[in-house]
Amino acid sequence: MSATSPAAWRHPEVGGDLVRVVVSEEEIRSRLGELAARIDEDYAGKELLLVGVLKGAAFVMSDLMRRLTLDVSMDWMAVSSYGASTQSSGVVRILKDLDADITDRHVLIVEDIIDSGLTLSWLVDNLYSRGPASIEIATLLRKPEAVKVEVDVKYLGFDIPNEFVVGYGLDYAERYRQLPYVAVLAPHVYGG
Ligand SMILES: O=P(O)(O)OC[C@H]1O[C@H](OP(=O)(O)OP(=O)(O)O)[C@H](O)[C@@H]1O
Ligand code: HPA
Ligand SMILES: [Mg+2]
Repeated sequence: MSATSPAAWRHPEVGGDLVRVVVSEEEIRSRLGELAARIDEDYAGKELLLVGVLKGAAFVMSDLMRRLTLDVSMDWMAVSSYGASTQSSGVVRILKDLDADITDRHVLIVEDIIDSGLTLSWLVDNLYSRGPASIEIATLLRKPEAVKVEVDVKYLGFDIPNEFVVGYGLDYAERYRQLPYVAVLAPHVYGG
């Protein structure tokens, strides 16, 4: 159950805490560029508010937003349903609410991953009740085999297998977020 140091995380092909890379740094960069071009086109002439879901979406938000040429601003919500576990508790808690009033605004939720879908289905309902002009979802990753609640995703990066992954914002017990790619975490790290 002991974890290795960050230096070892960077060599998944030689083991350590990681099994294999699922999405490389270059694949992320290229796909976010494509999604940004679509978002630019779809929201042309409109003001867009990106709502990031802390903490996992910090990297997607930062890299996606810099690719947009729109009139765009950002806000953040912090919700948590995983804690130090690889399974969603199913109970979503608001740890930080939006600063902005989203009434009549075009909102694009920015996420790192849809796993069970519980976080986003809850969040969409919650934000919808505040009367936005529109609400859509952009997520870097989705695990189709794990989805318990369907959520309508307009901007999707990659569908990935149903394995616990870390990196590019995704954590296990707050570690590994800094990896520039997404990799499968070795089950021995979480006792799986
Ligand atoms: O589709 P779901 O099964 O609900 O899982 C997805 C959510 O879980 C993770 O967040 P987490 O609650 O771990 O908080 P974090 O972003 O701070 O890591 C992830 O960043 C998503 O927000
Ligand atoms: O596979 C995952 N990894 C890290 N955090 C997560 N939150 C939901 N699914 C995951
Ligand atoms: Mg997490």
